[in-house]
Formats: sequence, structure tokens, C-alpha cells
Amino acid sequence: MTFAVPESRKEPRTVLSARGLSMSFGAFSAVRNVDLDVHHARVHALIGPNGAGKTTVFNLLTKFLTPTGGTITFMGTDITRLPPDRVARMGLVRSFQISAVFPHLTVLDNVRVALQRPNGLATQFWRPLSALDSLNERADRLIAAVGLSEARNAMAADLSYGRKRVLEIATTLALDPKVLLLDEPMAGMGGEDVAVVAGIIRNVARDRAVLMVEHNLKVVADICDHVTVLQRGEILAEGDYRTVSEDPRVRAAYMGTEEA
Ligand SMILES: Nc1ncnc2c1ncn2[C@@H]1O[C@H](COP(=O)(O)OP(=O)(O)OP(=O)(O)O)[C@@H](O)[C@H]1O
Repeated sequence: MTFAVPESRKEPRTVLSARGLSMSFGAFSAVRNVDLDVHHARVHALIGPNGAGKTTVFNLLTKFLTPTGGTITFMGTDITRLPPDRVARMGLVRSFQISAVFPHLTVLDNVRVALQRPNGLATQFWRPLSALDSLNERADRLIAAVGLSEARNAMAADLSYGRKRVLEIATTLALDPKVLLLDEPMAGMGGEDVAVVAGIIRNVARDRAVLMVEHNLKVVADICDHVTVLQRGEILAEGDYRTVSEDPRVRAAYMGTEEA
């Protein structure tokens, strides 16, 4: 007789990898020889002092930039030369890519509009919203998953900044991404919202991978399973938060910066 191995005890499954990733802007080498593995059901943080190359790596992985060297593989397919919309349809999604929040629609309608996109109905905006009623159940499940049920019928414009970001995440999740990439999801948020969004990200990562660029090291410590530290375009250290935060090279890199 065989038994299923619980997800938590399985070897982590790699969904997104970069090998020798490099990016030069003219003569300036912004990213050099970066190897990265992002795993299913894990939250992976990309950190480093200002100018370390985090945004460039993020833009390379989401295909907003084409690398000048190296390869990127997603779910076993080489995506190095594929355009961003193509990889988004494959399930590699960055949050703002699909997640324009319409301020004058309710939370429910924003999520319903997002849910119809994968069905190829995105251009049919003239359809009455009542035509989307069949999506209510899925929309309500997504809204509940991000803790917005109470605000279901509120206008997006009336939500707090933090809740708007949460709605943005919900509309992104409508695509059911396999990897969700978040660029500084906590930027501009107050402490209470940070805690809420951190909990949602952790929850979201139960059945998908999350890669986030994040400056808030407390959040990184609290919710990230794996941390890659960049400095001057290269990987300086990686491992769990404790390992990297105790690394003297990482401490030295952060000395004198706002994150220290
Ligand atoms: N389009 C570009 N042309 C030239 N140089 C660039 C370009 N984009 C980024 N750089 C340079 O590449 C380096 C890495 O920038 P990047 O924005 O990736 O760093 P970062 O770690 O995201 O920084 P921050 O935390 O300040 O956002 C910087 O020196 C930056 O000036």
C-alpha cells in the first residue's frame, strides 16, 4: 500500500528558474550571472540595498526586459525570449499587469470583470454587468480569500489604500497564477494594512509560488521561506531569513542604508 506524502514533506517543486541571468544597459552591467529557483508553495523574497538590481531582476523574470545573458525557465519551458503577455497566460503573473482596479466599480464587479478575462471576454465591456452573474460564486470565494467580504458592495474608490492593494491582489488571483510576482507589495502602507497583506500573501502561497521584492525586512522575516540578497547586480547570499540576516556580508551591505 502507498500513502500520499504531505505537500510540506515533499521536495520543493521548482516552478521558475533563472540561470546566469545578466542585464547590461550599454556598458553598465546591472545584473550579473544570477541563478535563482522559485518553488511552489513558498514565498521567496528578493532583497538588497538601493540600486542592487532587484527591480531589474524582477523585470527580467516577468519579461518586461529581455536579458542580455542567461536563461529563464518556467514550468519546464524556456521563456527567455517570450513576451510578458504570453508568460502571463502561462501563469507567471506580476500584480499590476492584470490588476487595474476600476475605482467606480464595486469590489464584486472588479473581481467579476477580472474573472471573465481568462475566458477571452475581456473586450466585451459593453456587456451588462448582470451578464457576469454566473461568476458570482467564484468572485465571492476570491473576495473571501482576501478578507474583503464585508466590503463586497463598496466602491473600490472608497476603500483604504491597503484594501485597494488587497483588491488588486484578488483581481490578479482571478487568473489563477502559478507564480505571483509582487513588486514591493507593502509600499506606502501603514502597520495594520501591512499585517493584513502579509497574511494574505502567506495564504495565497499555499497553492502557488510567490516572489516578492520587499524593503520591509520585518515582513521578509515573518512570511518569506527563502531570501535572495542582491548587491551590485550579483547574489550576495541566500537562504532562510535567519541565515542571511546573520551573514556578516549582508550586514555590511546594509550598513548605512535606510534598512539597517
Ligand atoms: N534602464 C536603465 N538604464 C540604465 N541603468 C539602469 C536602468 N535600469 C536600472 N539601471 C541601473 O541598474 C542598477 C540597478 O537598478 P535597480 O532599479 O534594478 O535596483 P534596485 O535594487 O531595484 O534599487 P531600488 O531598491 O533603489 O529600487 C542601478 O544602478 C540603476 O541605476
